[in-house]
Amino acid sequence: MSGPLVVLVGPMGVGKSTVGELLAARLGTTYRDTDADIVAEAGKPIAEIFYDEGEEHFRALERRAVAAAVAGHPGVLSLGGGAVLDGTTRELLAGRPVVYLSMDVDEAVRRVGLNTARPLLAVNPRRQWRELMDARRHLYEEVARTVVATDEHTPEEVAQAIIDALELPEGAAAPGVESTGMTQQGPTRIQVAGSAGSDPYEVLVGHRLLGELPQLIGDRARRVAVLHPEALAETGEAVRQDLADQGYEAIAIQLPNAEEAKTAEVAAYCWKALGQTGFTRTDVVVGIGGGATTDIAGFVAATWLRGVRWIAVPTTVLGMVDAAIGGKTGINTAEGKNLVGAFHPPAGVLCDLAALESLPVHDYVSGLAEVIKSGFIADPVILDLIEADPEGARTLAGPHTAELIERSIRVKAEVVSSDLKEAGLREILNYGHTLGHAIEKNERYKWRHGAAVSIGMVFAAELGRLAGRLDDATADRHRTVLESVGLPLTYRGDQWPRLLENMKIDKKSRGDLLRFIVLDGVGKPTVLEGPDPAVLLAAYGEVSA
Ligand SMILES: NC(=O)c1ccc[n+]([C@@H]2O[C@H](COP(=O)([O-])OP(=O)(O)OC[C@H]3O[C@@H](n4cnc5c(N)ncnc54)[C@H](O)[C@@H]3O)[C@@H](O)[C@H]2O)c1
Ligand SMILES: O=C(O)C(=O)C[C@@H](O)[C@H](O)[C@H](O)COP(=O)(O)O
Repeated sequence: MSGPLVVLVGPMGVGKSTVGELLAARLGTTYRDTDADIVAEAGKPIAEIFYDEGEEHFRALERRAVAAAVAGHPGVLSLGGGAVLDGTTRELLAGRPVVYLSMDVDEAVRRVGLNTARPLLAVNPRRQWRELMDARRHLYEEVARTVVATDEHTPEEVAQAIIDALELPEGAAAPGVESTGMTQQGPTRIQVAGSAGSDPYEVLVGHRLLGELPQLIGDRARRVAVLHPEALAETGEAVRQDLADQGYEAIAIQLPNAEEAKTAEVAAYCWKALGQTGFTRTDVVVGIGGGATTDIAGFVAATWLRGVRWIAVPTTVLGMVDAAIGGKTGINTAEGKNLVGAFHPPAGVLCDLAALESLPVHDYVSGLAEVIKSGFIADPVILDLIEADPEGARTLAGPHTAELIERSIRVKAEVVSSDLKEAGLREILNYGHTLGHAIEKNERYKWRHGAAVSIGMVFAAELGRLAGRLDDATADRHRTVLESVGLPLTYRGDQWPRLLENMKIDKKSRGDLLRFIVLDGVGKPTVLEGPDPAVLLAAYGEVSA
């Protein structure tokens, strides 16, 4: 029977995609996820399909996606957590090499918790997990050829257990596919669903991805503007030349490094360059650089002719895991950070890991603040991986680098897929940013964003603790994990009045009400509104030097 080499089933959060991608790489084949197929077809995230059309409709879409994938996909396939509930779907799996990835309830609560981006676990996660597993365990076992427990095992160990259990030959081409004599390991593709009227797009993570640019730019564009910072002058020019060789009228616009690029003056300079090049609505902006560059590049694209397409090519850790995704574009003003901007998602994001080779360690580590943020708000495995090897986390050569970056991207992609315009859920991405942005303004935007956010997260943890929401161990864990990678934990004690003033203009504020993202536990972000000034001061006391 031709079809997938392996089909992974199991509950949400068990690690099907991480293990599936690893396994595909080990077997020299490709990975596919039916949830991603459904999101691509429906043009919206699964949570929205559940909400808008109900579970029955979702299961029908899922049946179709599973039928297509088991017939046509020769590599590693993973199915959504509830796929086995459907009798027809179970029949489609008969005789297939199905592996049930299991985990116990405590592990499930630890890994997934109260993640609001998951549609089925909105309240009382422990009880819901137990009920969910009681209803599904026998169905997973019914379809599975083998069960592999994931508790306390790394994704590498789980992948090895599957290879052993199914006696899979490593590097083998999948059955039913003609071997080309080459194994191809393509980039990881993470989908961001269209929301609030925007188009869906993909975040690609891998190597040598610049070759994807012309396809993303498309043939309707005649002109392309490549915006890059001074530090990447050579790269910017090389990309411009490459696009010119492909027939585009390509210009490079060099921007100042870092926050100096995020000003109205630099935006005006870019608008002038676009105007002088005759840039029309079908033309495309490419932003190559860190978060500061992609923020201004996206903003220029959002504002030129009221919006042209743009592509983000992030070259810093922070840009890859956060800034380039989700369409928040903007500039700073003297009054505050990112106060002028627009929601304008890119047409695609290319995260070429090789770009990180030239990134100074200081900037690399700054990006880890947003990685750690993703760990605290949604994916505790990120924290586990960093704690297991903090030195490794600080370098591109670290054993978990790609996984840390991909996991963080998935957190961001999942959140912005359901709430592009920050109507609610997206606010969780602002964890640590209320004080962080106030510090950046206080430092006249000379500090790296990640350093300020690091202190902001320690402050938010203290606020959570003092408000009686966060347990001591999790609050303390902020300090240990941030410090272990070299991020700062304290700021000048005498600056509180100025910081408090700066925080009032934060975008989460409503009227005179200050609002903060705090945690009820790892993976359980929530909003704290109008905390008592004495509590704020006391929390600041815990981070002041
Ligand atoms: N839009 C969003 O959703 C979002 C999310 C998070 C952060 N941000 C913004 O991102 C910015 C911070 O981004 P950042 O940390 O990437 O900093 P950055 O863009 O300022 O880059 C840091 C420095 O590294 C240089 N650089 C970039 N790539 C390089 C490379 N590969 N090799 C050598 N040097 C390189 C830059 O020129 C700059 O000097 C802030 O302005 C922050 O507000 C935006
Ligand atoms: O994408 C989001 O939403 C975020 O809040 C991500 C933050 O990490 C990022 O720094 C963002 O630029 C902050 O947005 P702002 O609306 O507070 O300016």
